[in-house]
Amino acid sequence: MSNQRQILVGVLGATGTVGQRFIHLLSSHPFFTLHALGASSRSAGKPYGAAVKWKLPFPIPARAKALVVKECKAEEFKDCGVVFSGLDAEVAGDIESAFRAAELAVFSNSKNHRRDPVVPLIVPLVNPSHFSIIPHQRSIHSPRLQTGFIVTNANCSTTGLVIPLAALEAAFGPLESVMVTTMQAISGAGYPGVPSLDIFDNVVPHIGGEEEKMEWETAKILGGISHDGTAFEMHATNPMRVSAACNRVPVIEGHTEAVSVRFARRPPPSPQQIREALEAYTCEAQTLECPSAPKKVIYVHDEPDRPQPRLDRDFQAGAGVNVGRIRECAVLDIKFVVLSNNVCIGAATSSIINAEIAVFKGLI
Ligand SMILES: NC(=O)C1=CN([C@@H]2O[C@H](COP(=O)(O)OP(=O)(O)OC[C@H]3O[C@@H](n4cnc5c(N)ncnc54)[C@H](OP(=O)(O)O)[C@@H]3O)[C@@H](O)[C@H]2O)C=CC1
Ligand SMILES: N[C@@H](CC(=O)OP(=O)(O)O)C(=O)O
Repeated sequence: MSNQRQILVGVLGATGTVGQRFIHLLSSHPFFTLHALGASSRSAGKPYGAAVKWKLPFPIPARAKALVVKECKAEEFKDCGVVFSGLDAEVAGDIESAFRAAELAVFSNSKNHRRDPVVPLIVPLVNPSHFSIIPHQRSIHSPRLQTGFIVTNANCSTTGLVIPLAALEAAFGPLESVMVTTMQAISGAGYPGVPSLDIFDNVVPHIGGEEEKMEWETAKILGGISHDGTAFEMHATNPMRVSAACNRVPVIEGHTEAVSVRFARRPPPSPQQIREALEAYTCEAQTLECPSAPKKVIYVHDEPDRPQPRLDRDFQAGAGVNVGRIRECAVLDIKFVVLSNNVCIGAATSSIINAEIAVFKGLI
């Protein structure tokens, strides 16, 4: 890795919640060098330090502070080998398409392209094999130089869910049913997000579109890709049924999910076997020695009252997931709790690991 060439990177939506996390993480990256920042016309033309309402408990990195924020136009980012996007979904779709058409490699956090049949939806600790669709995507959308593409990462709640599900399927075969109830942090709604008078002393049992995203995205991520690398195959155990119930809770960062699963295989694995499989799970991002991959993908807690967002969301800089309370379920087979950092592995960290994988696979 020490021989890895430096790659200039841009961040779209650099002033937002996810954008700020990108700036922080990229400021100390071993081979991605912050080069260009983009946001709305409200911010464009100002030095980043003046445009951003910085909300992280670290200083604004010096390199970013002085960069002048640009409009999100591809020509402003033409020197970037990688462009990360934390754009508002209202505008992300068209801007990201324009960047790809300009032959740029885009790693997006937004929902807009996740269902596109030639765009991979990659949770880097789960399905980097889906990168093999990129030559096909390039043949359609980047025919001139074959350098442009879009890779998306998942909805933050989907990300926390699919990591343990992938570990369980790898060890015990297909899952038949998944029931998940989320307790999602306020930061998931961006800044300024949910009004304080709506969320203090309260739980809001609705997050628009979130349940549908969790149910659909899980099947794409845990599915496969055709042998010729031109189509995704949705997960199809009968098919696997996923039911999500999503709630906003007064936590600043870290999505907690109560998960119950039923396996196709009978008899199902025991809680102890589940614990061992989750602990043992490793992934390709680790084998490739991606610098932002967690040392441990899934940390299993044995204390009866963990994981908790305030205590566990920053473990491994928020790059892995925490699981606890593994036990039998009287309705399905097994139930457990998962906690993932929605802004890190749920967003910016996933994009960065995806880009590291793309570099190591020779796609950039
Ligand atoms: N927050 C989270 O935990 C997660 C968020 N996501 C997704 O990531 C994306 C960003 O989310 P988040 O950071 O929370 O959102 P924020 O609302 O905090 O930030 C949005 C960003 O988009 C920019 N923007 C808004 N309008 C325009 C425009 N017309 N042209 C160019 N830039 C514009 C804003 O710039 P300006 O400051 O100039 O207005 C800002 O930089 C969203 O698609 C979201 O769904 C995904 C997973 C988790
Ligand atoms: N909707 C998520 C965050 C998010 O932005 O999701 P998506 O990228 O799928 O729109 C939350 O509120 O916690």
